[in-house]
Order: sequence, then structure tokens, then C-alpha cells
Amino acid sequence: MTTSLVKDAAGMDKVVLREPLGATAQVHLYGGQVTSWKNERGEELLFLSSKAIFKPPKAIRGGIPVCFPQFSNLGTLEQHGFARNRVWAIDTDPPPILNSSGSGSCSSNKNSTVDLILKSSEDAWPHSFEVRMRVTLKRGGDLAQTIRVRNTNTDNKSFSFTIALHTYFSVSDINEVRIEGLETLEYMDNLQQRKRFTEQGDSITFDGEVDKVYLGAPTKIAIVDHEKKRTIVVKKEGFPDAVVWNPWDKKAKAMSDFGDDEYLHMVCVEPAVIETPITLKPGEEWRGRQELSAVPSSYCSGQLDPGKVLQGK
Ligand SMILES: O=P(O)(O)OC[C@H]1O[C@H](O)[C@H](O)[C@@H](O)[C@@H]1O
Repeated sequence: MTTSLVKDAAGMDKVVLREPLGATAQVHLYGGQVTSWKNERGEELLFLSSKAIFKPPKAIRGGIPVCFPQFSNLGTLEQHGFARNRVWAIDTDPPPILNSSGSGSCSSNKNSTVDLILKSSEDAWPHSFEVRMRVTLKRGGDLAQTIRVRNTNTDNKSFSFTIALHTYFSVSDINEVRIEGLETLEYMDNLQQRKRFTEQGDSITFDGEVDKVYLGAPTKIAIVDHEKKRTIVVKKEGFPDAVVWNPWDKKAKAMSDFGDDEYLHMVCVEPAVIETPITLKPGEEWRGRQELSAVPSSYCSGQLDPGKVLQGK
């Protein structure tokens, strides 16, 4: 298990995580952003645009940007907040992450881990805060991210925020992809002034632009890639909502840091807190977590059995 701090081609700092079977991940300090997650065969599981710009002030297009303290334009701050275009620091002495019984969960030495921190500075947001993120590449290749937000205001003021781990997954062909686990849920459609609808009973497939916020999403969501015969399972805690986004062709062309045809090879599934913002009093902390695993899809006459993936049967 190794963790090393290196420079990328553009001279930006990134941390490389490796586990003994060969899986790797990398995290840029700019944005505190995971920009790569590869399995033991060296296959990239996250999408990173070939046109991504590794230079402030724009966020890196792809990987896992952190949207904080505002998701989208739901407030007065810049789109998706400022955390994705600040330089985070390595947190050399993170407080233990307490589990529900109150005991500390230290990062096992079988895992490769980095702790990052973002503190308030000259932000447009008039609050003092600390955001801590632990990124762990587990033995076997699963990628876990725990994020903690603490109110460090000294003026007795609470603050509220929305947040998302804006995860871009790499897929073979969006036309062959299904998302399982969001059926029958209520969602806000960002393409229709956030009007509310209820998803149909079938799994989600794509034949055009999608930008939806699913409310009260379950703790497991599966991205089934038929062509690659691979399923990525997203396990989330503390994030009640989940965003699904694919810009499709027209919006892809309008984005300067995204290739015209790249929408075919990505989908965003984003654990998020959107509908009901988190409010913290001074001294209080919120915590959320996602864990990603890539598993071979199991087929039964060409059909994936969602029960197998989502209930781990
Ligand atoms: O272009 P960005 O600011 O990175 O946002 C990219 C996308 O992020 C989320 O998925 C939102 O739901 C979309 O509405 C938005 O277009």
C-alpha cells in the first residue's frame, strides 16, 4: 500500500494511491478531486474529459468534483460552490472518524489512504468551516470517500449548505447503460424548472439529456454497463439524494472543456444533499460517505438480476 505526492503534467499536485493487487487512484489537491480510479487490470473506471483543464479557476471536468457549499445554482454562490476550485491541503493529523458506537475507525493499514482538508479563506461565503475528506483505496480496489463538514464559526452563527460528490463514471456506450435502484422514486427535473415527477418502475436508460435529482434515494445504486459486462455499485451514507446527469449531444457541444462525443462514454451519479440543506451550529459536524465498487455483471438470459447487485445476494 503506497501513497505518494507527485506533480501531474501541468505541474499540479496530486496524490497517487496504490493497493497491492494493482488498483490505483489519484486525487488532485486542486478541488480535492479524485481524478482517476483504476482496477487491478489498469482499466479506468471514472470519466475524465480529454478536454479537461488542469488550471484554476475552472474545475477539472471529470473524476469526482466536490460541490460545496452549494449544489448547482441553488443559492447566491458560484455554480456548485467553491470547493471544486480551491486548493485543498493534506491533513496530516485528522481527528478520528467516529463510528456510530462512538469508537474511532482508523484507516486499516491494508488500505491506501489520503486525508485532505479545505478551510475557509476569502470565500464569498461569510462562514468559518473545515471540510475534511478521506479518500481510501481499499485492498481489492474499492474506492471510499468520507467527507466531514464542521462549523468553526466563532460568532455563534449556524450555517446551511448543500453538497454533492459529483461522480463521473466511465461507460462503454451510454445507450447500453442502465441505472438500477432509482425506480419509482420522486425526482426534481432540472430540465423542467425542478418540477417534481415520479420515476417509472423500469430501470433508467438513456436516449437524451438527463438531469434529475432523485429524492430519498436508497443506499445502493448500480450502474450496469452491458457492453463492458461490468456493474459499478455506489454505496452511500448521509446523502439522501442522488443526481443523475448526462448532457447529451447539444450541451456537450456547448461545453468548452468537454469533447463533442464524450457524452456517449460517461454518466454522472452523484450522492447529494439537495432537497433539505444541512444546518450546523458552531462546533457541529456533518458526515457523508460513498463507496464505489466495480463488479462483473451477472446475467441470466441477458438480464441482470438487480436483486443480486443491490441486495448483494
Ligand atoms: O458544468 P458544471 O457546472 O460542472 O455542471 C455540470 C452539471 O452538474 C450537475 O449534474 C447538475 O445537475 C447539472 O445541471 C450540471 O449541468
